[in-house]
Amino acid sequence: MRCVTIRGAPPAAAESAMTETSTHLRTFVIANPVAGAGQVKEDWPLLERLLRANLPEVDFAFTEGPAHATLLAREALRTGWEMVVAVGGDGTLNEVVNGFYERPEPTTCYALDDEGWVLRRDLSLQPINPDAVLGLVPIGTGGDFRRSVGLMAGAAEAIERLRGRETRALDLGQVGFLDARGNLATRYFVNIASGGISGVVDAMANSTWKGLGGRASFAVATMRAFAKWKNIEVEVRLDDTSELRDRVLNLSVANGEYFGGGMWVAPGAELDDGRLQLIMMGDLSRPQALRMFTDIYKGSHLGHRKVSRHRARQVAVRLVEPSALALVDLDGEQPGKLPATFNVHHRALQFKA
Ligand SMILES: Nc1ncnc2c1ncn2[C@@H]1O[C@H](COP(=O)(O)OP(=O)(O)OP(=O)(O)O)[C@@H](O)[C@H]1O
Repeated sequence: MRCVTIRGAPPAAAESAMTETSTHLRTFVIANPVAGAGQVKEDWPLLERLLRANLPEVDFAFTEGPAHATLLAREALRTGWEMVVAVGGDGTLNEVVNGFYERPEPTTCYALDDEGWVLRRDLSLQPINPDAVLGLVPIGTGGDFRRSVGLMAGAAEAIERLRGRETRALDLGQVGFLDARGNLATRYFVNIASGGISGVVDAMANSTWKGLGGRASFAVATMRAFAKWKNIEVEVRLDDTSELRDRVLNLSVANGEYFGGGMWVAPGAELDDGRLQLIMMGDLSRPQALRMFTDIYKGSHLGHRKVSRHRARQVAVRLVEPSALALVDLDGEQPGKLPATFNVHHRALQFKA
């Protein structure tokens, strides 16, 4: 497998070969060979055949490591490709989505104040091509985003959908947070961002072999994370209008409904309502948290008195003890830590549904 140098998209005149009713978009596919514990690489000959059969103007590149998909997506859109398709899991999708925009400057978007709040400044989006369309062929271990968009039937069906007419406008999340060195950072997300034990779970799941499959890999990682986790005290501001203070196991800021390999953490979260759902899992003891672990798969954790749900366009989270460490998790990746502020760009992303 090799990385393809991105050539510009074929000129639009090439479309004259197609029927007038065709909605075909010139498509660039970015595949992560290691996603799904190597399944993308294994299945590539079949995937390539299906992609070529369904998409007359298509080219490919394989990622060579973390963050490469973002660079590939940016380059593809700059050179005229109209649709960019991620082949992989939620991490690959997140990286591709980040490549739909010019790299945001963290200190233009957010500022950190003396009390440890990340304040919103200028969040104007700079899309590389405002008409560009995002596609997904979900082959990941966890594969949580595909559950929210109903792409459960497998790669062949997902590829067929790429040639359809329908696109769906999805909300895009953005978060300002601190990177590992304590500097302000910002990144976009499409599914779920969270802070607390989930960051530890993901760090553990990603650092070990995922060949057990999504649910089992995340379950094992969750058990390991519990062994070293201590709940953190946080203050939360919702839309700058209400403030909450609690000791928490985890906070999830959800655009989609699922995370952690099928946990239904945010039932009813909508991908296009312009709001984020905040699920606060309060000061649960370890036995309570372990019992709740099975409830989350059914969505019944919301009935627990220490779990609360809120909706807002902006969710700001500050650590009461600044020395506490709570990793931030974005679409299954851990780019940094709390404090953080989460925002939503209403229907900013065109997704081939
Ligand atoms: N060529 C590569 N070699 C190693 N890692 C890569 C490569 N390309 C991308 N990555 C990294 O692989 C990681 C996992 O990708 P992804 O999340 O898509 O798959 P997954 O973990 O199997 O699925 P899911 O997130 O749905 O559980 C990402 O963090 C990405 O940065």
